[in-house]
Amino acid sequence: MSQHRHPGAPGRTGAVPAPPDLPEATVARLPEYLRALHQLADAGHETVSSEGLANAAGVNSAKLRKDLSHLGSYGTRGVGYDVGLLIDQIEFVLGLTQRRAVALVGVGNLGHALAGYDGFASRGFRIAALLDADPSRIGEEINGLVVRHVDELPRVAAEESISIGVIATPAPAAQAVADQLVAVGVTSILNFAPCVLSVPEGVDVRKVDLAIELQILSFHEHRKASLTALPATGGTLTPLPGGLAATDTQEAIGT
Ligand SMILES: NC(=O)c1ccc[n+]([C@@H]2O[C@H](COP(=O)([O-])OP(=O)(O)OC[C@H]3O[C@@H](n4cnc5c(N)ncnc54)[C@H](O)[C@@H]3O)[C@@H](O)[C@H]2O)c1
Repeated sequence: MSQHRHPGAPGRTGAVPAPPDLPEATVARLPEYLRALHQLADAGHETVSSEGLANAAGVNSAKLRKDLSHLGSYGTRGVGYDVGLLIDQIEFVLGLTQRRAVALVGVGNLGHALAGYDGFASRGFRIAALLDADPSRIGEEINGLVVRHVDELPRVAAEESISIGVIATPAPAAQAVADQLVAVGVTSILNFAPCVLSVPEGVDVRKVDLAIELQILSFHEHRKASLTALPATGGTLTPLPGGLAATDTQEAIGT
């Protein structure tokens, strides 16, 4: 079956229809496909097989075909997917056909690194405002943008049509900052502070916490170490905190 543009995908003219509703796991993989497709396009590839794209994106090819079928994209037997067309389709579904303006609140160590990162621009985002509460940071210029006081958020949001807020403040300040972002109409927030935010319905929050990723890797390291130490036959008792015990052939956590 031929690959075709999703019925909702934008043509060059006419009204822009709504993108399809997709499983959250598919949405999370689409940016990986897009990154891989851009690399293929940069390398001069016009088509790619599902196996080739799956390898480049680091996923299983059956999953990739299923994900892309949600977009109405099936590839052409013996040819594969049209790289340029698939880029258009995924960018449409992810809402990347317009460059979104981002306000970054909290311009400390992490905020500086984020503000100086060029990768956002190449992936469809424009850091449009840098805001902080510390008077000593106001007026500093980073990557051509001047840090403004967070009290200016209402004016900045209106001037720049901010659609996404990034919070890089200490955790105790994060809820108040989220409330300020919501009050000026921001409905998508990326939170780097290690805390849970409470937001009204209709506001999407995504949290990034590298410490959690490290803790998950730590769990796997712990498991690998205990499996390497496994005796040839039978299982030894491994003491768990709280006086529990598990054989090391069992799950140490979650059984
Ligand atoms: N998600 C991750 O993987 C990750 C990694 C590193 C740091 N962090 C978190 O990111 C946050 C920032 O870390 P950092 O090292 O940059 O801290 P930092 O202290 O260097 O910077 C925080 C900045 O927030 C500003 N700020 C404080 N209250 C504010 C408010 N109400 N409005 C606006 N600005 C305000 C401060 O003036 C400061 O400039 C912390 O919550 C930290 O735990 C997360």
